Amino acid sequence: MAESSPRRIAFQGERGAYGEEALRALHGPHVEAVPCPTFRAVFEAVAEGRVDGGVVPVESSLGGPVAENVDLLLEHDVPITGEVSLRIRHCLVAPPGLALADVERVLSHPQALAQCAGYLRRRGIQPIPEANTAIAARKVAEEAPPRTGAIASRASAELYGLTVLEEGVEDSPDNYTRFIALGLTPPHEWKRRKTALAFTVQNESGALYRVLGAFSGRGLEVSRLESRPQRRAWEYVWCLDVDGALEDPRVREAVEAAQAACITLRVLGSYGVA
Ligand SMILES: O=C(O)C(=O)C[C@]1(C(=O)O)C=C[C@@H](O)C=C1
Repeated sequence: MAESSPRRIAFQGERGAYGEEALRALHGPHVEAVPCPTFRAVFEAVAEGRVDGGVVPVESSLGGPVAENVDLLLEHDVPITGEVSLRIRHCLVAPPGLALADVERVLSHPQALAQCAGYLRRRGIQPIPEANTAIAARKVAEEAPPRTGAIASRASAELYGLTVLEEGVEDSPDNYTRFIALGLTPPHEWKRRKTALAFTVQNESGALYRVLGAFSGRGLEVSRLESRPQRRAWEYVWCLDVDGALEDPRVREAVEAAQAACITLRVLGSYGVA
């Protein structure tokens, strides 16, 4: 029997990016990882069916929400189908020959720079934003700008022939990033399930309270509540994660009760957490 071609899963950046590691953690080794230049390109590739699925970061335990991806989720009609939390261990990397004491600036993704902000301040190293950690590593390797390193993964350093000057340069060992799967459901053994919602409420006293009450009144745990600006001033879209699958009657009833207290409510996904 002819072998079918592997499923194609998009991630932002280049080989060695944390997004690629998350993609492997969710989908395993037998899918084709498709690099995209931007997070928007990942969403568009999934929405237009050019790939089977995608993987993007949505929140860092140190740096906070990856707001761009929360907004892209609201903009596109692509379901969340899984989640994994990755321990992010950053390295200060540089072309061979550049000593740690001589590094004056580093390129990296803004989230990675935020996660290492204290370390960079202490060393007096200037952070320079780049589209992705792996792109930063490749640039430093190919262009060797003077006295410049990158904050990236050990995998990126190995791929692009860079020296790891210091490992574990994030400001806390409790540095995790939550990645979500879009489109194709990863074949994973899930630890638990959760449901992600986006909703809007009237600007009036008690509106948000009534939505939250639909969950707390049924003993359900809301693990995240975040607001994103709408295009009109001081009006928000609320993003809420609740523990439990939508097939669970308690969750379904809570979502229906919440809906009655909302102007709009959309289920972004009901999925497994690895
Ligand atoms: O730059 C990368 O390698 C990414 O995968 C992006 C990203 C992010 O956007 O949060 C992923 C994990 C880390 O938190 C740092 C950067």
